[in-house]
Amino acid sequence: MDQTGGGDEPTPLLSDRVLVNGTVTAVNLTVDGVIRWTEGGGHRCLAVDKEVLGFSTEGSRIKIRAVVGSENICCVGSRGAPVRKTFVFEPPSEDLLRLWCQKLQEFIDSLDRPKRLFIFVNPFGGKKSASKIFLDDVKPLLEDANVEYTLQETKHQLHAKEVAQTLDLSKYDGIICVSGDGILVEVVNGLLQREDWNTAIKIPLGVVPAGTGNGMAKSLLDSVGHPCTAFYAILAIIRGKRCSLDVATISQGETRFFSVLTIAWGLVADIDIESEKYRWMGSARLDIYALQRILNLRKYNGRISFVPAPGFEDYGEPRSHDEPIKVAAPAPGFQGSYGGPTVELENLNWRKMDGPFVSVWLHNVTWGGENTMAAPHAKFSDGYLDLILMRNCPKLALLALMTELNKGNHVKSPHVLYFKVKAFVLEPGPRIDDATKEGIIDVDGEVLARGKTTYKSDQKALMAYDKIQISVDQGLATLFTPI
Ligand SMILES: Nc1ncnc2c1ncn2[C@@H]1O[C@H](COP(=O)(O)OP(=O)(O)OP(=O)(O)O)[C@@H](O)[C@H]1O
Repeated sequence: MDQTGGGDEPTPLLSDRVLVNGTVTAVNLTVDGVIRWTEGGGHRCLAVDKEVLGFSTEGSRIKIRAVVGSENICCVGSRGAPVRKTFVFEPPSEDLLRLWCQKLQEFIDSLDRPKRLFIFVNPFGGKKSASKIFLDDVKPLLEDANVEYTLQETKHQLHAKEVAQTLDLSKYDGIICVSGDGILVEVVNGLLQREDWNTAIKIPLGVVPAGTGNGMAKSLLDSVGHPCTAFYAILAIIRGKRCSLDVATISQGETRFFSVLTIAWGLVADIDIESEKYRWMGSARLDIYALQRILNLRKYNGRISFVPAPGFEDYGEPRSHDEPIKVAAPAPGFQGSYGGPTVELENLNWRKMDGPFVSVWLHNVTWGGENTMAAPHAKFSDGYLDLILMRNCPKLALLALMTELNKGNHVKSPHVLYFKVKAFVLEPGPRIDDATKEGIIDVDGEVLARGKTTYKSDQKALMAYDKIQISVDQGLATLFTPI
């Protein structure tokens, strides 16, 4: 074995003459985890952290399973859609085979990648394709990476929440949702309603887009310029990088709900929830119903109060000290589990705005769905929610704004206020044209509260159409991220 390094090249851990795809050539594994060799007259390399998923031995050969750019098969950073590829190396002796395996394994282990995952698949989410996505895109890569997993198909609404509440987390390095955002939100709520919520919520969570609303997967993948596909999502999970995620606690009396994406009241909530009656139209339902809602624009009375982030203190007007903000103690069911961030809300710099409002929209991450860049400046763990607020807007301008949603340009409109808040109180009122008609509060794509005469107002919701308080816990949860 040759151990010489040259010039500025990183120090080799191993350097041998190895049979690669049928030709004997010099192969190096350097301390930075790059395998380099020459093949067909060209220099080739494989970065273990970015490209190698796993390896196995077969007789005297090592099969390295990787994902590499399609145009320039084995160069780090090569362009083109990535493809799975196996590289076959045959060291000249059994001892060297063992040594190569040992060094490769040591490098992969140093990356702290997940080895055992718990995976939810929602067979009824989105276009009902999650099971196929799992089999076609997720399973092969997990096998390439030697990741063990336990699969759980969700059988009913809130099933994922129930499982997350009781799962033995010591057996897993992460929980993955092959679904839309709904299952992820259930998992977060389940974890935070455990007695050991403090450690449970730190388990890394991953999302593989397979629903109608894939806002979290899109936000993560778009942050590095990757398309929102199951392939890129599971690749990021296997590579095992983590980031923190803010969690918002929504409180009403003793009731709590934990949100990681979005809270909407007014136009956006009405479009999101009421358009369900046009589900048969497919994804066009949102655009068609949005048009209908804009042409018959509703405005709601109400009040919002908020604690602005630094730099946004001029928005709204001061809230007087004789209207203090108080948070009730969590319900007995929450005793021992998470009840929300421990901040003294009373002592913060509260400001307020009175309605009427067209739309009140809070966002934790950039994308609300694959085509909706709701909050272009949102950060996963800045400790704030982005508020996108519209009090009034001519209908034509609003129609034009809707076409800007996929680029995030709506926040530049003079009709939109866009700023960050640390805490928020919503006091929703009735429509200005008819005080007997109220609205919907939509949290992460589900109805949190329904007012009188709204769509499906006979169905029960978690909270009443009344005052709700929202506060943000910075970086409480953890996500697998491609960054
Ligand atoms: N077996 C099931 N039958 C019916 N509903 C289910 C089942 N499993 C999960 N659900 C519910 O499906 C909802 C949607 O889940 P998911 O996150 O996959 O997709 P989504 O994009 O949020 O929503 P959708 O695609 O339904 O519009 C969740 O609220 C979940 O409780």
